[in-house]
Order: sequence, then C-alpha cells, then structure tokens
Amino acid sequence: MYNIKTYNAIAQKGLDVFNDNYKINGSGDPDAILLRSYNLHEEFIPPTVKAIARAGAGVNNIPVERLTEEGVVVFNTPGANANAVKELVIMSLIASSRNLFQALHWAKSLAGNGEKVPGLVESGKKQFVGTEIAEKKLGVIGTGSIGVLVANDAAALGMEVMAYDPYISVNAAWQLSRRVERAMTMEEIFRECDYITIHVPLTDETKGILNKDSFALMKENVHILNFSRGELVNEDDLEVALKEKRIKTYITDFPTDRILQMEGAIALPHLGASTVEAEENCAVMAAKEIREFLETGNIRNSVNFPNTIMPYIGKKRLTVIHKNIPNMVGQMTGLLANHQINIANMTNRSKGAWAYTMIDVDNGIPEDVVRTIEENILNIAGVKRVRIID
Ligand SMILES: NC(=O)c1ccc[n+]([C@@H]2O[C@H](COP(=O)([O-])OP(=O)(O)OC[C@H]3O[C@@H](n4cnc5c(N)ncnc54)[C@H](O)[C@@H]3O)[C@@H](O)[C@H]2O)c1
Ligand SMILES: O=C(O)[C@H](O)COP(=O)(O)O
Repeated sequence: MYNIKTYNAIAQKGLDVFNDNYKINGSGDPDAILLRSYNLHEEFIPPTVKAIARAGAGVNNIPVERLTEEGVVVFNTPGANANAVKELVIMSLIASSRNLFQALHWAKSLAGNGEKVPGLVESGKKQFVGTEIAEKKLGVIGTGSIGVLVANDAAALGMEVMAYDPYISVNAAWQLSRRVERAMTMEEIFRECDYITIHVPLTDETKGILNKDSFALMKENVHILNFSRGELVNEDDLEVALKEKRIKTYITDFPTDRILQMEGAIALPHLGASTVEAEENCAVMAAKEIREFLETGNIRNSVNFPNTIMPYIGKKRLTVIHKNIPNMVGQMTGLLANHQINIANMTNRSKGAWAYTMIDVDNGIPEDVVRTIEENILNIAGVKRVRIID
C-alpha cells in the first residue's frame, strides 16, 4: 500500500488514477507528494518520499536541488496546461489593446444612474478607444509548450510575431508556424515589438530578465504580458517604467501588493491554469507519473533525473539512483555476478551529475540474497537510493 500526500486542490480525475493500492493523505509518512503551487521550500519532506509530482509546469515552489541530492525524483506535467494559459494570454492581448479591463470597471461604475446610463455610455466611451492587434508586432520570449501556442495563434490573428528561445526543443521548433520570425537576441524583441509576452521558467538565469535595461530598449507604449512568474520582472524598475509611461500596460498573473497599486498594471489572480480541462490534464498526468515510478521504477517527465523507460515484464527490478561517475554499472553487475544472478534486462541513463540504473533479474532469488544485494549496492560510493520492485 502506497501513501500519497497532496497539497492544493487536485482534480478528482487525477486522484481517481490511484487504485486500491493507494491511500490519499493516509496516516503515516508518504511515499510520494502530489501538489500544484504550494511552497515546499520550508516544508519538512520525510525520507520515505521517493517522488514529488507537480501538477503543472513551474517547479520553483519545490526545492529541486536539495531533493536531487536526496535522490527524490521530481516530476512536472509538460504541456498539460499550455492551452489554458495560451487562451488567457490571447484574451489579455486583445483586452489590453482595447482597454477592456478599465472599460469594464468604468461601465460598472455607472450603475445607479437609471435612464442616464445609455447616454453616459455613449459620451464616455471615447476614453477607451483602443488599437487592433492585427499587423502589430508581438515578441514571444520562450517558445516551449505555451510560447509556441501563443506565437502560432497570434500569427493566425494577423500579428507579426517574433520569438526568442536559445534553448528551443526540437519538438517546439517543429510546431512553430513558419510565419514566426526568429529573434537571435532578446534585444531584437525589446526594440521592435509592440507587445511582449514572456514564457520562460523562473531560474537564476531568468530572474529579473525584464528590468530597467530592457525597458529602456522597448518602444514607447509597449504592452507587457507576464503569465510565467512575478520574479521575472524587476518590480522597482517596472514601477518607474509605468510611471514614466514607457510601458502602457503590464498584465500579470502574479500580483503583489505593490503591483496592485501601480497605475497601468493589470493583475489576474494566477488564473492561467485554472480551467477544468487543464486541472484535470495536469492531475491525471502527475498521478500517472507517480504510479508508474512507484510501481515500475520508470521515470517519465522528471525535471531532475533522466527519463528512463524500460518495459516492466513482472521480473524483480532493482532501481538505483546514483552519481554519474565511472564504473557504477560495473560494480552493480559485478555484485549480481558474484551471486550467480542473471540479468534479464538493463538500462542506464544520466542527466548532469546524476544517473539512474534499472536492472531486471530473474524471479525466484531468495529474499535474504535480494536484501544482501540491496545493501551492498547501497554501500557503493556514489549510490543514493536503491529500490527493489517485485
Ligand atoms: N500562469 C500560470 O498559471 C502558468 C501555467 C503554466 C506555466 N506557467 C509558467 O510558464 C512557464 C513556461 O511554461 P511552459 O509550459 O511553456 O514551459 P516549457 O518548459 O515548455 O517552456 C519554457 C521555455 O522557456 C525556454 N527558456 C528557458 N530559459 C530561457 C531564456 N533565458 N530565454 C529564452 N527562453 C528560455 C525554454 O527553452 C523552453 O522552451 C512555466 O515555467 C511556469 O513558470 C504559468
Ligand atoms: O506553473 C504552472 O503550471 C502554473 O503556475 C499553474 O499553477 P497552479 O497549478 O497553482 O494553478
């Protein structure tokens, strides 16, 4: 029986992925954690936890580096909420061009004026004259799951689109419309675009990527959309740029008290992935990742360990998380050979400083021998975790 601890509201469809062999939030220490944006940085994570799945894209709420050192596999759900975010970004692009957020607020303020309302509407509407997005230039920073969809749809709506992503995946490159122009530097986007939308993860490299230097390069009256993470934008510099009216609108899904008080800032309450479809997609994918890892050792969509898939054929499986250093596999197979154990199947993959090995051995090995081998492998310098799956 496995115990799964959840944080945040996880869609029932995802929880339904777990069968009778699982308890959700049962008593005792968990085997895995399933969460969304809950901040795990300050949380105690018991050593029983083998996997953590983020039902969503961003993993900046999870202490990934520390967990990697502890041999805990962290998953996310690539692309599962991308369409939801894209729809909100496209909506916001149009809404900001048409001053829709302010206009709605103003229209509502007319309540109580009785029969005068239609007249007030007609005389007041000129303050909200907007611009059309067709033929304007959109810059997309980061063309992963969300950025590609935004770029393609904006191009289909008649915008000129320029995209920048020095680490673009082959998959994303295949998906990108031929109408999307490639920017070789972010500066090109800053200088040329009327609208800029950012779709990169929050990392040490991307923190504060939009700052006074980038604002200084931008066209006057640029609209900036940030549906990725608040910390990508330097708040001090943003405040100045909005005050100086260099930036026309800053639309964000990540309000802070300060941003809420800035004129020209439009804040949504982190709604990007809050659709029934996205919540279900993410929860189902995350739950399947946990199940597959706990039951077969296979790793799919991990952010800290190599994706490693070996068909599970019901044999005894040894899974080993270890440092990516020479002679690890040799030492493990040597131990098995010493016990006259035949290897039926084996795989070894690495990602940066870490590696993962799965070895299928024939069934029927006495339990005490299995335990000895487990202990011996764990004693190999560089090995962090060993699991035997029956
Ligand atoms: N508002 C929301 O509810 C919501 C929902 C989903 C994701 N997000 C945020 O959006 C981010 C992107 O999501 P995604 O699903 O598209 O992720 P993704 O991993 O598919 O795409 C991220 C892209 O950013 C690129 N990138 C990384 N560093 C870069 C840099 N310095 N310059 C340019 N490009 C860079 C990567 O190459 C990748 O293509 C997530 O990390 C998360 O923080 C927010
Ligand atoms: O990174 C993500 O996937 C989003 O920010 C969604 O966060 P949420 O699951 O808390 O809505």
